[in-house]
Amino acid sequence: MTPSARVQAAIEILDEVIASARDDGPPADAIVQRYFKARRYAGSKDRRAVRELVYRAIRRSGDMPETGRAAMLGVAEEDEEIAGLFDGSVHGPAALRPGETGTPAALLPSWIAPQLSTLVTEDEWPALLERAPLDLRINIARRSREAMVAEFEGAGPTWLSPWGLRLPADSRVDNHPAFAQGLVEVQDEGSQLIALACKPERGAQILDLCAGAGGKALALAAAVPKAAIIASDTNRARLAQLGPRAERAGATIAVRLLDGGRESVQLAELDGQCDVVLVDAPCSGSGTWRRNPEGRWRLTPGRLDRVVKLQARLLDIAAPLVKPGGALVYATCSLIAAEGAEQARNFLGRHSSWIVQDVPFAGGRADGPGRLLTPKHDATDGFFVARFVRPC
Ligand SMILES: C[S@@+](CC[C@H](N)C(=O)[O-])C[C@H]1O[C@@H](n2cnc3c(N)ncnc32)[C@H](O)[C@@H]1O
Repeated sequence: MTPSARVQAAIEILDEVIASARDDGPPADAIVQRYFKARRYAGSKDRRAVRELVYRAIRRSGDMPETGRAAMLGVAEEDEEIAGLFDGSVHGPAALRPGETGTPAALLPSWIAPQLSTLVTEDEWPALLERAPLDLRINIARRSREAMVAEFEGAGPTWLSPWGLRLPADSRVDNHPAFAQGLVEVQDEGSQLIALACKPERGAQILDLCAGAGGKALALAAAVPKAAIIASDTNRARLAQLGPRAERAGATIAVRLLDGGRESVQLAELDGQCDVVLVDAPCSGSGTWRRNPEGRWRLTPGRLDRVVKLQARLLDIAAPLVKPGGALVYATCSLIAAEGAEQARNFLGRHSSWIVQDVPFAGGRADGPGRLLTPKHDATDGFFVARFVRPC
């Protein structure tokens, strides 16, 4: 591909990414892959260069661009070399029209800044979009971290999680045999810390209410193989991924598919029975924008409002399931106050006898009744986590 053709390819992909963000379609990564699957003539250098252009344009556009061309023109306004590639050549983008301008540069959507936790000051914003490292969680039920570190080139232990290894961004490890053998999982260090916040103990009854594909349930099972872990979710497809993952890891996890609206009825036999209930709630995902920066374009005030209400409902579903003296752990991969400290304060307003307990790991900063991890301060994805203990 010529350099101009690469720019045109990036524009076409960006158009699809924008449409997908509007229609709640697949993520940018999947769109890039699909694009090249249909264009086998593009070599690996072309793919890498186009992908680079696409993500550069996404990262610098806080608000959703009108078109892929406007997004790329924004890049061109900052880079003369790219500007020169808008040359009207056969496979390249049309030449710049008089008065045509690109999407303005911004780190965050304009309406988001006032919504963030006060800890996420402006000097923290660039880190929200910087390339993330690749973190692995070792299945410590089977191997020690020390034994696994030599298996991955460039790996070092994570600082805060005792189960993690950190590799440089863009490391390719998917074909490593340790995955098929269930010895490691890809999991951000922040996510590992949420499992740690559950303080899993031998013999405990643990419910992971919003288990998804089971990332945290698997971390809990690896930490305490003798715990009785139940993973529930309303999403059949996500929950279906847990079975094979658990089998690979040699973990025993019971799975419960829930109907939205009937969760309390379906979980009634767990009333007052759980040592720990983890509510890893659906959220804006604002703490993970460094991994999927186009997530900024998917979030709207209406969507945020809906998810905040769902979080409150899930907390109220979870509370009666906790046994006296047991704990409810609430987590979101979000940096937005309404999904973090405010949500936690509102929970305490409705359940005033519950006691706040600090989470058992270093790192993060106190944020209302919980702790906030941020990419700049902790070098993890952004997470809010709070631990509430039910009075005896
Ligand atoms: C942040 S994700 C969970 C990620 C997962 N814990 C992990 O570590 O991979 C939130 C999950 O909540 C689920 N969810 C949404 N509404 C729910 C409900 N009413 N009851 C239970 N789970 C729900 C979503 O399907 C989604 O999988």
